[in-house]
Amino acid sequence: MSPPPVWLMRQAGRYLPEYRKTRQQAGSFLDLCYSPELATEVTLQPIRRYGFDAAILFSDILVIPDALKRNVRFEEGHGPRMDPIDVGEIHRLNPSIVSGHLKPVIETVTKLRRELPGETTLLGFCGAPWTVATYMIAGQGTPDQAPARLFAYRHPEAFDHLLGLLADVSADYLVEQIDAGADAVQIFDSWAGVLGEEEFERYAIRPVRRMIDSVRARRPQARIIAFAKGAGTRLKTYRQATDADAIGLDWSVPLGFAAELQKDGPIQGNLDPMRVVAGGIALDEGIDRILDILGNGPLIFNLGHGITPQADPEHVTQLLARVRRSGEAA
Ligand SMILES: Cc1c2[nH]c(c1CCC(=O)O)Cc1[nH]c(c(CCC(=O)O)c1C)Cc1[nH]c(c(CCC(=O)O)c1C)Cc1[nH]c(c(C)c1CCC(=O)O)C2
Repeated sequence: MSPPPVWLMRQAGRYLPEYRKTRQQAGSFLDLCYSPELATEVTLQPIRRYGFDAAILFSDILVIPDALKRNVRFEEGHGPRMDPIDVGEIHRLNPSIVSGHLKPVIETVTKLRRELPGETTLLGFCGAPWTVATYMIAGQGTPDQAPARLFAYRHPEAFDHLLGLLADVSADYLVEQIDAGADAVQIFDSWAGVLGEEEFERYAIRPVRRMIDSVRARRPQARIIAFAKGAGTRLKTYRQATDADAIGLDWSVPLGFAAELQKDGPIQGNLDPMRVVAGGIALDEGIDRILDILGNGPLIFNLGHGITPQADPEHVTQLLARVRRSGEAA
């Protein structure tokens, strides 16, 4: 058995001293996202340090609302902020300006493909319409996305219009990333788990399916990972309903159930990021359980969500050594 490919969500980020240094040079977080030189540099940092099997484009899911002129900013200690959108503004959004605004990000993808080792997979990404919309409605992160859930009940037509528009501009954006050299793309639906049964179908599945159909119609070779955080048992139908090639699993997904999902195709995940903060036995045991139960099927080893700023970079070294040793042990 050879070890599974491994990368970590948010592998370029504040837990790395070299990231913090570049981040300081950049000015604002969005300046970093829109600087092809610096965004390439921070994407490469974890590849140089650890030799992950995949590099993920350094950017953010909120560059789409930024391109739609929602005045996105990242305030120190507060997370993202933008102007909360209302019904009238939703109908006045202009999707035709998005692609031009995101040219620097596409340039980063082009640079990365040139600079990365040939054997390193380059991943592009974007947010899923539902997750991006939750920030656009609330104007900030919230614990359970109540503002967007409420808005969707009060203004279902405007909300469908918003999700459809986001699906279309995001699909175009993924096609551009693929054309610039991304080998695969991931769609992040970090807030899928807060949706009720009907809403999951309407707001998580339907727009992502629309995106995937649109990408595949133009780029049939596209490989697409869909990560619906918190979707739980609904992941069983999610892969089929969205037509994603691989599905990402958060750390709450039981491994027995993950093994079931793996019978239908590749899965990605799902170590609790807090095990990386803890290190030691907690880290080793978490890795071993995943590899024992899922290591013989199609698996992309990853965390169940992004690595956090308090993780010790040495613990990531430990993680990689352990995952890669799994090939020798069996
Ligand atoms: C919801 C979401 C966002 N961004 C993203 C999501 C979906 C995945 C998830 O749920 O984590 C996705 C994202 N954000 C970032 C990446 C880069 C690629 C990677 O390494 O995975 C990716 C794939 C960089 C980032 N995006 C952000 C940072 C930290 C900002 C900084 O360096 O100052 C990084 C490295 C900022 C960001 N961006 C966002 C939030 C809520 C925050 C603030 C929280 C935080 O500070 O961690 C929105």
